[in-house]
Amino acid sequence: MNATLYSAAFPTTFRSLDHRNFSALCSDIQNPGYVDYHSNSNKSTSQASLFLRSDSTNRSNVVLGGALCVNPSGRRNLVGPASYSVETSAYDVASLESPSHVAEEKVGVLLLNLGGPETLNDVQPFLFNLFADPDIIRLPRLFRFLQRPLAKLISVLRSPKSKEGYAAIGGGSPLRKITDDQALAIKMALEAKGISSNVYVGMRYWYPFTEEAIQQIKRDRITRLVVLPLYPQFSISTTGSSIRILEHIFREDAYLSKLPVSIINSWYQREGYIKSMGNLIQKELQSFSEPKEVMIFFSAHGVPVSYVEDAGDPYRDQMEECIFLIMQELKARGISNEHTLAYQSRVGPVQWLKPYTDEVLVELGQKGVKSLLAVPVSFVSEHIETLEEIDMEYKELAIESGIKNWARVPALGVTPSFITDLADAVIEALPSATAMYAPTSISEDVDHDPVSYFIKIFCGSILAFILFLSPKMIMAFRNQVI
Ligand SMILES: C=CC1=C(C)c2cc3[nH]c(cc4nc(cc5[nH]c(cc1n2)c(C)c5CCC(=O)O)C(CCC(=O)O)=C4C)c(C)c3C=C
Ligand SMILES: [Fe+2]
Repeated sequence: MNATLYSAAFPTTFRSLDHRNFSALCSDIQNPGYVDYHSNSNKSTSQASLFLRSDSTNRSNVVLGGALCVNPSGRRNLVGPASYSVETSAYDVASLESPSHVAEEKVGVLLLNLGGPETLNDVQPFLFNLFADPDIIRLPRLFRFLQRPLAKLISVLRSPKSKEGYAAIGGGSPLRKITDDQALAIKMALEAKGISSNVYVGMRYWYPFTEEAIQQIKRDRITRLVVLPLYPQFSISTTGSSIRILEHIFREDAYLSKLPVSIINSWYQREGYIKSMGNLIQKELQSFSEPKEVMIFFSAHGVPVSYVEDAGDPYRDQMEECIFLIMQELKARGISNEHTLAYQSRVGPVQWLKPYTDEVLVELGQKGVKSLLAVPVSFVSEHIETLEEIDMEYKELAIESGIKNWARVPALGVTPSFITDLADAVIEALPSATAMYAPTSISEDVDHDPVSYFIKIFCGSILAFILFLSPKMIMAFRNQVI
């Protein structure tokens, strides 16, 4: 390890100090890696963290760490020895001058992703895990006891269609391999920035499961963890679901509940990500004979409308802002092509975010659009939705609809500028890691009254039978393209 992180907490009376002048106060310190300041209204303290990188060329002269203490008179003190160590618990003002509890730091980064079946035999159990997630099929309370039987039913109904898709891309999802590659690339990018870390992969619905990754984090005695979901935008159904699992596991465990954790909920607005997307689009536009005539077609994975409109999922807003930022970046490079956003991969009988990708493609063809560049925008790796749904199904539909020239931007994968930016996101998140202790939105649906429990089960079963076994429902899960 060749980096040091110190944190200091001080009372809110110091709050007039903002991020900029806090950073300025640090300016005479050698080789600062990252300086973070934030106030915590709940705890009536403000947190200041100074993260210093080592300099491999001149190690002996480099200040490796320090916490900056600022007192009301504006005097500043750099606290802490230059050593490979970290203070993980916040100081109170009295102890700021002498850090006594310095322990060895082991940084962990947990990458969260969806996971995918590796063989065709995995498809149905993978789908079962997915549909058994209450963040994917959000049943009303009365029906919650039906989550698993329903997941079984839907997974069996859907698996022939899904298997076809996975068979078309080689018999399984490439997501595990790509995520492992991304993990290694992030580890190396952090190493290059002077931070030694263990990077873990935790999948939500297939191996390696998030639970396994957390067990490994425990075994490795990680002392500070950054959680980085590999979804640029937040959705209840993706990042939200994975974090719910994390919170559940962490709350139950003595070691994990005290582990300082920093969760990066979304990162679609990061400059490095936007620029990397801009690079991919700019490059791919050059493959057309008339680049200026090409419609840039952003295709995002959809979610049911009720997530956004009833449950407050910020996914659509973040997606729209993300597209705006990418287009701004392109404009700054003199690229002002027309663009549009549509949502793909809907499944089941409910309304999903509109407009739907398949419908928009047909409309664009009818309107006379001849050249189209598809840009998958909700994932950063190739998988069934890009390789099969976009490259095969949507391409075919577009050509049938009159679009003559078609290309797709590849997923970011391990693009160096993107990986470097994720490493920076991790570094920026490190100082604000705190123990995950707050109760979560997980409601423990334990029904203590046996009579009301029986009535619920009885009424729920009848309603469910009528609803879920209707032919319309079965067709919706079986036939729609995800
Ligand atoms: C931002 C990304 C994603 C959102 C939002 C999302 C929501 C969501 N997905 C389903 C149902 C399925 N998704 C499936 C595959 C799949 N989904 C995502 C990403 C998001 N899902 C990815 C990256 C993948 C591919 C994984 C892989 O195997 O490579 C599938 C399985 C595929 C199939 O059957 O064709 C289903 C089913 C719902 C219901 C939902 C929101 C509620
Ligand atoms: Fe999905």
